[in-house]
Amino acid sequence: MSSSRSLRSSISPFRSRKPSSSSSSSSSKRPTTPSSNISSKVPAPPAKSSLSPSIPSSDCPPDSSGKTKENVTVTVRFRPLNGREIGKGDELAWYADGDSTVRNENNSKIAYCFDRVFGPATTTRHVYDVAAQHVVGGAMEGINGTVFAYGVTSSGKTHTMHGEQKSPGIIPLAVKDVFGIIQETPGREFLLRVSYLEIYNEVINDLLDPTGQNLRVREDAQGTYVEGIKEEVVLSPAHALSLIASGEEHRHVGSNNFNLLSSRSHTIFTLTIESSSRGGNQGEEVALSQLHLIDLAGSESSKTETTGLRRREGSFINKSLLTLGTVISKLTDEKSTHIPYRDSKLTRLLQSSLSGHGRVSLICTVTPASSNTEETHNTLKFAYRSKHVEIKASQNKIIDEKSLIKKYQREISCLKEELDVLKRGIMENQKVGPSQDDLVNLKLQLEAGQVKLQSRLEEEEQAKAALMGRIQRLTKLILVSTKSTMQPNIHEKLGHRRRHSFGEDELAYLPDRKREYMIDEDAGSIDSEISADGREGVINLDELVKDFRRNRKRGMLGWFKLKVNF
Ligand SMILES: Nc1ncnc2c1ncn2[C@@H]1O[C@H](COP(=O)(O)OP(=O)(O)OP(=O)(O)O)[C@@H](O)[C@H]1O
Repeated sequence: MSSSRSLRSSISPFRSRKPSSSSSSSSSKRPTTPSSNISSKVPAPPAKSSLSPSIPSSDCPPDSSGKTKENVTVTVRFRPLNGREIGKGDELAWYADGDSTVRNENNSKIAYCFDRVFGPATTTRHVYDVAAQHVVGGAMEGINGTVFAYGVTSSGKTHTMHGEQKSPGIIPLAVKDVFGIIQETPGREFLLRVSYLEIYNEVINDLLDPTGQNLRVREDAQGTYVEGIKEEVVLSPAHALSLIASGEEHRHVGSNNFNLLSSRSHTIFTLTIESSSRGGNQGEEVALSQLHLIDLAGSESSKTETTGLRRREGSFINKSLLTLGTVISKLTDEKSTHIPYRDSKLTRLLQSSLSGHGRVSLICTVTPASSNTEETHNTLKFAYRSKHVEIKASQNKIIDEKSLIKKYQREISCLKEELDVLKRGIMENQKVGPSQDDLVNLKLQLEAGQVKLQSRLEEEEQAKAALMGRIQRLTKLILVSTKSTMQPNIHEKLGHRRRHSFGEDELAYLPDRKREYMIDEDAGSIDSEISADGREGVINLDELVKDFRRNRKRGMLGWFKLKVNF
């Protein structure tokens, strides 16, 4: 298929740094804000984020706000000029000036500083390491995390979040990393489940369950959630990626004037992670977090529209992105009293993340093309405002007496009692030695066909076996490292974690199939390492989580652990 996706990778006429002449000529001057034409449109940044149009970006002033609070991590990723842009004579309008500055080619005073700026030759793996790994690592420790890609249509959001087979995106890399962290954390056990949804024309659809259309957003003490969304327990990276692959088949995609495979909906892939210390007690704390990986649809101008349908989609996309921009602006304005989260499904679902609960990383994708100067400038302004949203990354723990785990503990202890009664019954039936009278009676009863002792024993043994089988199946859902538990904890290991390659079919759903490709030199797959013993039996996850779902959507690990602790 010929599409803009296949044109782009070989074309990269981009330079990552402006010639030294212009740089040195202005290095003595150091404006404190973007140039006047910008500062009139966007709030002037605080001095700590002042722009330095003429100095190397490594000199971007460090954040001096002290480390009591964090800010949203904001990065900008340039894509190369594509064939269409080159064909129509587009020039470079913006460029990465070093590691942290984006500068305008025609007016060097227009420049913005970010946590990091990635030039067009940067690999997605590198983007992941800088912009997403700390969010994923945090989520594995119980800190909620959100990574999202923002930018105009065809700027590279899907390329960044999903990627291609030869260059997997943030989502597959995060999924891989999560299983890598489990393997490197022998002292804990994990339970992972995923959901995948899209917001299309302001309607929420379940991408894992095509019957789940027009779902409603609800709110509870822990934040907003989507009622009735399907959640699947995942056992391996391949399993998680296969779910994404099937979800992608239901996502709304269409062509516009800029992108043959343009995303017409926002998608949110959520990984819910529960963990507790290995072999821990029933009353013990469970860490619970959600990692949201979001591929937004691109904002569109009238240049983009092709048909009435696309126009309608485009107006929903623009409206929700506008609301996102308004929410971000209000969050950074101390005088704001009302934040309009409810004005769009997107901001409603992101409410908890945007209001500062957990780590947030925003990756803004841009094209350097001169024909998109204004769009890129708008993205940069959005990115710049977002940088000032403050967040507080704290660990979630379920410790409350009223927590779901406690509730499940009570339920399970009832079940345990039932099993004890069953076991005692079996033992008594086996133990009781019949007396002479009993034997006579028994014989009579047997002859009369009234006593079915043997068959009762058999039934009880079967019931016990069924319970034990269920326990075994539940055990397999809990992921543990195959390593010895006498290992450093998660905090110590994250820095030097071994990386894993993707297996043969894992990335088959992504464009440009190249099955021989490995994301790095380490060719080992971790699938077989993670508690895969006896996985050959088919596990009916739906059935297993049914009674859990009947009660609540969180706290599943505690529930499973209790179930298997008979
Ligand atoms: N950093 C990059 N390096 C190489 N190619 C890229 C890069 N970013 C994007 N591309 C290519 O540009 C094209 C458009 O990218 P992509 O579909 O990711 O855009 P998008 O922002 O998701 O667009 P839309 O909002 O319309 O869905 C694709 O062919 C993609 O492969």
